[in-house]
Amino acid sequence: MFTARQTFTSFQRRAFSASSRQSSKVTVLGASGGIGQPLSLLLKLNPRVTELALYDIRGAPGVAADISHINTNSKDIKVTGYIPTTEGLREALSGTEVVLIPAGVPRKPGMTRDDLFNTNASIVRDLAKAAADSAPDANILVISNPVNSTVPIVAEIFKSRGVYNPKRLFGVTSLDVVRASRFISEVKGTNPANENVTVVGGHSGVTIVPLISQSNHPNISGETLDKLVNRIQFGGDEVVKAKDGAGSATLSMAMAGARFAESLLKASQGQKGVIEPTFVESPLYKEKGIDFFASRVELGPKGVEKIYPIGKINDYEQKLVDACLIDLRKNIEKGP
Ligand SMILES: NC(=O)C1=CN([C@@H]2O[C@H](COP(=O)(O)OP(=O)(O)OC[C@H]3O[C@@H](n4cnc5c(N)ncnc54)[C@H](O)[C@@H]3O)[C@@H](O)[C@H]2O)C=CC1
Ligand SMILES: O=C([O-])CC(=O)C(=O)O
Repeated sequence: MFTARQTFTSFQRRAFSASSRQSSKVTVLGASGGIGQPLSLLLKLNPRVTELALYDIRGAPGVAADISHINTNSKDIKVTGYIPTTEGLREALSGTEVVLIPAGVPRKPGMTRDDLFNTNASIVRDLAKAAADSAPDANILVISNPVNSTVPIVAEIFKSRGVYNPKRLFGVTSLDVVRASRFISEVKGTNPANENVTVVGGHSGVTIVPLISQSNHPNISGETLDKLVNRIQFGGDEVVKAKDGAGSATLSMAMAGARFAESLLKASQGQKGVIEPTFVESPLYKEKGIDFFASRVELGPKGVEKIYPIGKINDYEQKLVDACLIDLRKNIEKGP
């Protein structure tokens, strides 16, 4: 058993060796928010991150000052909070490898993610313009909802500026995968660390399609299956209801976002076989006019390396996919 001190020391050793290998600037847009703060904290703990640029319309320098006192990777890492000016945003983005965007308003009880469109679409659009100008080659990770629409918005902005690279644009759907593994482990009484459930489609309600037949427990059926699938699809609502007007998932989302960023950095630093489900421009349902779809994606130094097909699914899951595609098409078309 490690003591806290021993664990920390080995963590710092890893930090040093990772940072001596590669320098990776990561930028968080919306860094002072419910997701932004814990996400920035987790990124500061990540030895692969050697520069952390925090931007928000309020409070980013304070968050940066606070986080910068954490003595991880302290030899090399720079943490900077930028004030909300054009110049501040440009500097936050300049030379960055990964841009995480959790800027925008969260849901309140009774709202759908789509109800956030009017406010968040313009926030994401403006930030995407800045990213296209100052970080055209970065990996862009969109967290702001509705993800099914905000990702196509970013794509259009990058296209309009002639810098769109579909391999570098990701809607972050990792929280659905995190929830699926947690919820299935609760049903089966297992360790969630050993449960890996593929979730495909999009990121809202019925567009979230967990493929339980491909999990360790393909025989879950009947009411147990219905309840499990429903809980994964509407896990976000569970948190919105419990927070009772104070927002939506922030801490679990920070963990899921940090995990995705870590996967991208691992892949960009040469690790092979890094696979994450994520919402990307995808060939899987293009013939049905659906340009973006989440499925398992292998990541590499150039971003998307390989998009896996959804694989063998049963009739129950085919019905879920059919329902998903109807809503997903509308969400994507609404975007740009
Ligand atoms: N993809 C996913 O799985 C999830 C997505 N979300 C979404 O993430 C978004 C953020 O959620 P929270 O952090 O809880 O909200 P929050 O309100 O706590 O934080 C949002 C932050 O964005 C900042 N902001 C607003 N406009 C900005 C701009 N133009 N530039 C830079 N920063 C700006 C705000 O000042 C605030 O600090 C919401 O849209 C929410 O629905 C939430 C959970 C999961
Ligand atoms: O439910 C929400 O509005 C936030 C979100 O996307 C999630 O928790 O999955």
